[in-house]
Amino acid sequence: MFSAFREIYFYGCAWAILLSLLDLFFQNYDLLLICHDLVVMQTSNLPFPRVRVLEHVKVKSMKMELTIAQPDDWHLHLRDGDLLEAVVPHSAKHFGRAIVMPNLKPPITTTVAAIAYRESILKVLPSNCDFTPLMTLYLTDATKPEEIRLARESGVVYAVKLYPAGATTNSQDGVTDLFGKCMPVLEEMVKHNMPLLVHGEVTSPEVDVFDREKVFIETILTPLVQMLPELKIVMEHITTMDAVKFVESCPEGSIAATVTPQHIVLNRNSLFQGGLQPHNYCLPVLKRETHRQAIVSAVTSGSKRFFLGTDSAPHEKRKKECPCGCAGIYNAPVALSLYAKVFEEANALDKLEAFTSFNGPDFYGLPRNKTKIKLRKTPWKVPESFSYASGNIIPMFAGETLEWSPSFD
Ligand SMILES: NC(=O)N[C@@H](CC(=O)O)C(=O)O
Ligand SMILES: [Zn+2]
Ligand SMILES: [Zn+2]
Repeated sequence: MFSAFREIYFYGCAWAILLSLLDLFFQNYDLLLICHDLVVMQTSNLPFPRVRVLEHVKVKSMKMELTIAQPDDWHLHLRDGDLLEAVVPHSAKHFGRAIVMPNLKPPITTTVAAIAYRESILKVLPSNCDFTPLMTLYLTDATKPEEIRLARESGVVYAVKLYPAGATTNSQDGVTDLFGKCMPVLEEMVKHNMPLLVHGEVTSPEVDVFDREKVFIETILTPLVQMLPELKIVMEHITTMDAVKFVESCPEGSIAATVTPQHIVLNRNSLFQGGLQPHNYCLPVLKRETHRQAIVSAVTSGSKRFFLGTDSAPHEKRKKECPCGCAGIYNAPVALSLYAKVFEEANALDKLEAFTSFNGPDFYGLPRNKTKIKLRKTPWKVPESFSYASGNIIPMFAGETLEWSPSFD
C-alpha cells in the first residue's frame, strides 16, 4: 500500500516536471501543476496518474492556488445606516460589482431613491476600493412604465426586482397580482432591455413552504415567459431541481439563475442539526439533499445560465436569535471560500471562474472584470461575529475553519 502510494507520488512528480517544462517551452497555457495529494486522489481508480491541466491553476510549494478574474455578486443585501457601513467592506473586499437589492424600509421604488441609496453606499466604501454598486428598483402594484424609462436613463439602475407581497423580508410592499397589475411595466422593461429579478415563491398559505418555488414556476414564470418571451429574467437564489430544469429549458441569454453558497453547501437538515439553527434560516428555505445535488450539478456543468449571487442578507444577531427570527444568512465573508469548496468537491475547479466572474456580466451585457483575485488553499477561521454600532452580525459558518482563502496578492 505504502509503496504503491510512493510510486504514484513520484510518477505524479515526473509528470508535473514534464508539464512545467512544456509550459516553459511553449508558453501556451497558464500552467498548472496539481499538488501531490490531488494527483494521488485522482489516481486512485486509474492505472497511472492523471495530471489535469486547468487554466489558471498554479501550484507553488505544494499549495494549490487559483487565479481568477475578480468575481461579482449578482444578488446582495447591503441594508442602510450603520449596518450598511458594517457589511460593505466585506463584499467590497472580494467582489468588483454587486446587484444591490432594494428591499429597504421604505423600499427603493424610484430611480431618485436608487440614486440616493447608491450615494450612501459609495460614501461608506473603504478607501482605495473600486467596488461598484449596481442598483435595482423594487416593483410594486403602482410602479409606472415611465419609471422604467427614468431608471434606464439614469445609467445606475440595472434591474427591477419582483417580490411577491409577503414572500420574504421587507416584501410587504411587493406585488399582489403580477399579471393584473404589472404588465405595462414589464412591457416597458422589454423595450429597455431591463432584466426582471424574481424572488420565485408563491405566498398562498395552502402551498407547503418547501413547494413554493415549484408552484411559482408553474403558475407565474411559465406563463410569463410565454407572454413576454423577450423579457430577460433572473430567477434569484434557486433552491430546487425544478428551478434548474426550468432555467435549462429556456433559451440561453433570456433566463438565468443566481445560486447562493448556502443552497449548494447545506441541505434542510442544517436547519435542525443539534437544535434549531436560526443562522441557517433563509428564504427560499433550504431544501432536501436531492435538490442541493441538482443545483451543484447545474453550476459545475459549465452552463452559462447560472452565476454567483450570494444573497448575503445580514440581520442584527437579536433579530435572528429570537422567537420570530428573520430570514437571511450573512455569507459575504465566506461566500468565495464556499463556492471554491463546492467546485473542488465536484472536481470542477476549471469551471469556477465562469460561474463567479463571466456568466453574470455576460448575461447583463456588462464587461468582465479585468482585475484578478487569488484563491489559495490555506485554512482560515471564520470570525464568531462582527460587531458594529447597533450590535453584532453572525456570519455563516461562524467560528469554523474553511479551506479556501481569497486574496489579491
Ligand atoms: N434571503 C433571505 O432570507 N432574506 C433576504 C430577502 C430575500 O432575498 O428573499 C433579506 O433581505 O433578508
Ligand atoms: Zn429573495
Ligand atoms: Zn435576497
